[in-house]
Amino acid sequence: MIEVKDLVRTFKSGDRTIKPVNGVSFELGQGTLASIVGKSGSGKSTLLSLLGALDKPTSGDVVVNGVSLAGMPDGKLTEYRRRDIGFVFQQFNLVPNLSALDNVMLPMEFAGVRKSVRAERARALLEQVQLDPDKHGRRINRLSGGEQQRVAIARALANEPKLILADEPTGNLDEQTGEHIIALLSSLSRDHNTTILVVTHDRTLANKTDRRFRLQQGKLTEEPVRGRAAEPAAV
Ligand SMILES: Nc1ncnc2c1ncn2[C@@H]1O[C@H](COP(=O)(O)OP(=O)(O)OP(=O)(O)O)[C@@H](O)[C@H]1O
Repeated sequence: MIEVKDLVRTFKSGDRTIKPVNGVSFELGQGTLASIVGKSGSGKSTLLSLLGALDKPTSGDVVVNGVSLAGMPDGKLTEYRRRDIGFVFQQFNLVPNLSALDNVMLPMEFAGVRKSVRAERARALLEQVQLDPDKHGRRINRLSGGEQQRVAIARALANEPKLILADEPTGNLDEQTGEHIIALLSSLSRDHNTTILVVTHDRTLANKTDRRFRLQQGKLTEEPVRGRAAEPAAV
């Protein structure tokens, strides 16, 4: 369960102050698949960074399973990021010189998972995102954008986080791979009770989430959705 309380993030831009997140409050129950939509520059990535403790709010708080991030010491915030959150962020790059398998094993190593368990679990995760087994040992910089995106999702799942934050998870993918990723996220939230929040411009994805929010002029509003059973929307 995640509770966002009157979150504000301002930036100085020359002598102007911009407020991409200006009093945002919402709650998400465990296992919810939710999306945030909004125009480019509306503050979606800023909001996601605040939820993942990659950035600190100007004011307000994020409470995850009853634990408040405001005032949490940096060491604890690092622990929160590593243990509780799976990131699928474009700027949160994979390590280009390591293999797909090594990239997925890395967060498990930080979390102290035994080596034999790491490799087995990483292989299973790469299978789940349907990366060709021939490519498990291939270096990241020799994989296509879509393949890298799948590795990033497998890596986000490595420590079985309670919350996954994904910035444009279908952004680089062809329609069919994108559909597969949507189905994967949907089954993760339903079967593993993982809360997933995606920022997306992909209408098919946004329409298939349980809840959809729009960020506009610093404020978040909820919009009705067709839900997971819906047919893909015409784009
Ligand atoms: N570190 C920063 N310093 C100053 N301004 C910033 C910073 N990060 C973001 N901004 C500004 O805040 C606003 C929101 O940016 P953000 O990246 O959150 O938008 P977005 O909705 O994710 O956009 P897109 O859909 O294009 O990815 C933009 O005007 C951006 O220039």
